Amino acid sequence: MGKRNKPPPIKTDVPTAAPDDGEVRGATRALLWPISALLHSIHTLLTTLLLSVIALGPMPTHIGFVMDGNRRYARSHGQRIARGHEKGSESLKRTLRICLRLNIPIVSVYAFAIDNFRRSPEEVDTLMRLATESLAEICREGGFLQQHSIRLRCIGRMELLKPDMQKALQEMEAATAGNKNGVLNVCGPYASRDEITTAVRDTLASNPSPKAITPEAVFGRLQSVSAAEDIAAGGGALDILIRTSDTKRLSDFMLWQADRGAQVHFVKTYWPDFGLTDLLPILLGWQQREWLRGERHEGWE
Ligand SMILES: CC(C)=CCC/C(C)=C/CC/C(C)=C/COP(=O)(O)OP(=O)(O)O
Repeated sequence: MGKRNKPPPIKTDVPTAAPDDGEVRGATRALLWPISALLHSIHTLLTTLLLSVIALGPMPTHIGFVMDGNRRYARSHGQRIARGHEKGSESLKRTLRICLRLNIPIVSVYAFAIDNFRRSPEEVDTLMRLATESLAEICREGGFLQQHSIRLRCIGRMELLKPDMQKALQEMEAATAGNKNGVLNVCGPYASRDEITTAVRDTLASNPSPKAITPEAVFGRLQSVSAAEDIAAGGGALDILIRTSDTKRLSDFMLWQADRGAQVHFVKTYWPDFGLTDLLPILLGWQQREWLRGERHEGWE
């Protein structure tokens, strides 16, 4: 029997070794990165366009936020409670930027209820620290309240805060006192019934006759209403009140201000996740109502 020749090796283009995970990841990234960057730019462009178009229509003068759900957000992500509040303060800055972009002149936020003093001392300290740090960041020279000429006002029982925090907040209020384009009311330690009771006392103190106690006189003395900016910009009543985290209560926040025609919205999103996607449909709905109102008025004239 003759010797069998070995078959020649088959030539193929298939690489002999499979690419490792790193190479696959690198190739995927090289392919997806430009697409992702393009989508990001398109998203930014569309958002800017959308905000500019919306800003052409009627805008609310005063929006209030009950920022609820920080702790549930933290629990649902397996994070510490403090992290939920940190994300909450980031969400506040994001939301304020949107309101500024839309030229909404007065924004009021429920930062700390008087009742919140019942929480653990550690949580109260975290909330106070975060509020002071976040507000200091936006009130400093070059911070966005200064850039956009927005005044900070602290509403509530300041005397219940630690002296160093009272001092820091007073300094921030003073630093922004000359700002004319709008107001950020940070409510805390706050309760609406407390604000109303104080306003009744102040009205009586200025005129002890029971006849002096009229709804107009007392409303005008509410701490969040009494500044000239509020009166010039619509009397301090809320146009829109938003509470996050699907809790359907007002929890003693601006009860009287909300009872003068405000649209009240309870949204499912936890406050740390709140953003444009939640705010836009609310603003568009408000604009629709304003357009309809305008039409009705035109019809009557
Ligand atoms: C002014 C400022 C910069 C504040 C920064 C921090 C911040 C957003 C405070 C809001 C405080 C608060 C009591 C939120 C409600 O969530 P929750 O703690 O009641 O959570 P839960 O509803 O899930 O229990």
